[in-house]
Amino acid sequence: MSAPALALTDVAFAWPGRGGFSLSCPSFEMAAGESVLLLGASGSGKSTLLSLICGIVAAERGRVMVGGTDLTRQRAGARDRFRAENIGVIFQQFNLLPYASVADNILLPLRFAPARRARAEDARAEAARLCTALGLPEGVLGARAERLSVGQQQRVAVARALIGAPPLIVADEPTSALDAATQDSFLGLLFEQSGKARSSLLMVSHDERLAARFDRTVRLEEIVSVRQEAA
Ligand SMILES: Nc1ncnc2c1ncn2[C@@H]1O[C@H](COP(=O)(O)OP(=O)(O)OP(=O)(O)O)[C@@H](O)[C@H]1O
Repeated sequence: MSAPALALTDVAFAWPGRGGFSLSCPSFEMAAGESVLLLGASGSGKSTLLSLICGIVAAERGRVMVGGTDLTRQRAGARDRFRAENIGVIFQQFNLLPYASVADNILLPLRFAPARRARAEDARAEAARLCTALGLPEGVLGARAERLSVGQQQRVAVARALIGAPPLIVADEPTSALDAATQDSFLGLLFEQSGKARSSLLMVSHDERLAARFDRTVRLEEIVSVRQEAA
């Protein structure tokens, strides 16, 4: 049996500073290949939890296992390398490099991830395949990211997350700026491509209407307790 895609046990984290927000998560698990929608209101701690899962911040206690690896035992540099190899991240604001080409943006994670790069084989051809599959226009690879529409930039962010088939895709509200019809086609493409890569998919959102597409829906308050100190 393969290791769970993700397993959190007794995790605790607090943002530093007065008026800090803290969060604890006794247990949360995702099976390999599973798709999970994590629902929570604005400010409830969804992005904080994703930052812990991606190793962008470190838990103060507990275990964050991604595949068979415990991120809490690693220093920041090792967590960054692990993320580049194993997790495709779609950020709320896409985080594309505006002056870089679409190709450079998509290929960026492979620079720090030799195993993922090897999986992508001919990386530029794979980037082109993903762009076509995600409905981006021909020739888009050479365009500067800042020249694209918001919807196109979002698709580039998805291609960057999917390239080299990382075992886990994590998406932070990627559909919040889209109308219902565009949301639906975007999600269809994301599921099709992450399914092809056999990646597990964890998406956070405040939008319950997305639930039907996922294997499972979890409400943040079912798995996490939060505390916001008075400022
Ligand atoms: N870098 C940071 N430093 C200090 N506090 C932070 C930081 N990022 C988030 N927080 C605090 O953590 C709390 C939860 O924020 P978080 O972004 O995790 O919620 P969210 O559910 O993702 O919200 P949204 O849906 O609006 O993006 C907030 O009180 C926020 O101020």
